Amino acid sequence: MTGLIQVVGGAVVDNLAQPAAMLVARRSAPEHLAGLWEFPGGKVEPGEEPETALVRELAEELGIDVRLGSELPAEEPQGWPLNGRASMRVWFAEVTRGEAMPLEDHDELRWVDLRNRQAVLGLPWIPADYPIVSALLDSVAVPLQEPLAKD
Ligand SMILES: Nc1nc2c([nH]c(=O)n2[C@H]2C[C@H](O)[C@@H](COP(=O)(O)OP(=O)(O)OP(=O)(O)O)O2)c(=O)[nH]1
Repeated sequence: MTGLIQVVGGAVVDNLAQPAAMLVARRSAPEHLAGLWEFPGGKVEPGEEPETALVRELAEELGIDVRLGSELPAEEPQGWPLNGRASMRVWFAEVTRGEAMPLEDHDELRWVDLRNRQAVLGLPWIPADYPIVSALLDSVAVPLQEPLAKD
């Protein structure tokens, strides 16, 4: 048996202080993941720090430089379980240079409105991502709450 595969993902948001929109990416490969939405990112290389790996992956895949914010807390230090062999840690990130383009591994990018929970969860995500997306939406929900409509 080999060890755990450490994956890192970026929750790239419009504004770290008050996220209202997040950039999501649709995979173009491998075949069993093609067409599914994910957090852009990838595997940490041997000897690499996870945060360094995430900055590298976002530059390679999307052509952007980012500033990382906080990590989306997971129950395990290795992050969110993806399958029996891999876990993913997810950090919020904000673009500091460039405009995201689907340069590698993706055929579409989309900014989704974080206030529209149903639309975000309604995308066909990689199945393991649903609990992560759900926790992320919970974590940004409070400051985004609209004032209750008076009737
Ligand atoms: N990037 C990313 N990978 C995810 C997510 N959810 C999920 O199950 N995965 C899985 C898919 C892959 O099996 C694995 C990440 O592999 P990857 O193909 O993105 O990694 P990489 O860019 O380093 O690619 P490679 O060098 O192995 O070709 O984690 C997610 O939200 N983002």
